[in-house]
Amino acid sequence: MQSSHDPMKASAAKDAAVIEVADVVKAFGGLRAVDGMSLSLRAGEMIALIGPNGAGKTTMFNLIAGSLRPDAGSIRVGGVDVAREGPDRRIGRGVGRTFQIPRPFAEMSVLENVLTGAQAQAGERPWMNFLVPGRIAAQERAAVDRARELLDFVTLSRLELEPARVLSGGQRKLLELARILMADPRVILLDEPAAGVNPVLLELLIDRIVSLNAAGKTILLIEHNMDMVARLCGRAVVMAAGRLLAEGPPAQIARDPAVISAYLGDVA
Ligand SMILES: Nc1ncnc2c1ncn2[C@@H]1O[C@H](COP(=O)(O)OP(=O)(O)OP(=O)(O)O)[C@@H](O)[C@H]1O
Repeated sequence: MQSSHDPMKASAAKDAAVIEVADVVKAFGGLRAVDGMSLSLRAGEMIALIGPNGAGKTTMFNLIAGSLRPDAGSIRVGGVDVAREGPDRRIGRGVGRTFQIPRPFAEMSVLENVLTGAQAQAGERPWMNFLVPGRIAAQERAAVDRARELLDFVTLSRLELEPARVLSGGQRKLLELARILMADPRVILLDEPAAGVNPVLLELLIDRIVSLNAAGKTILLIEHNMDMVARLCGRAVVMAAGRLLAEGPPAQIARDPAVISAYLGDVA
């Protein structure tokens, strides 16, 4: 990024655990989608959460991002137990997440979609607008400047006034990345970033993910594409049937007989 104001500034110290999930359980009726799972993410790490279909990966994301509450276990962000807090509080604590299938506001412009990622500001409180309109105008200008910077980062600047419905699947993933960066998260959860993205945009997306990580963002990604996992991540955590099955460098994980048989079970 060329700008002097770097929107991906690093904040956390290396080696401190930013996310610590311990013995978490989440059941849907009789099904334990997550069944005593633990996961720890150190500041600046980029790791993959992998496993066969139905292993519980997305449920883990929903638990870490706050859209689901665990039935048991703890979820710590920066050392604070946040298990009872909802998604808005989680964003405030620096956790941003993308979805497997991004759903931008189709009729809003690309720029407006990015602006929806800004944390609640004074302008959303009408009485503040009445008392300090000058300050709000300045905040809004700063937010638009930042949204434009982020659109530049994801190479969507030329489309900023277009409605989001014109974007391809890959461009929607880039837009979503820009939107979550508006809240300056220190941890980014990426749900299948490669899925449905054409090869050219995929290289761009990978490049942006690498540069976010190099700038200090801690990244956890769910990904079925093992080449991408091997390229991006030093460590992969494998889930099967709601539990931790294995963990280690991707190349080692790919040879692990227990992992292979979990995936074969998925295919059978
Ligand atoms: N809201 C829900 N209500 C009922 N069952 C659910 C719900 N969400 C997930 N499940 C079930 O929980 C299990 C784990 O689902 P989850 O989506 O977390 O797996 P996953 O590892 O992300 O799978 P995939 O790779 O296919 O996305 C599955 O059996 C799924 O059907």
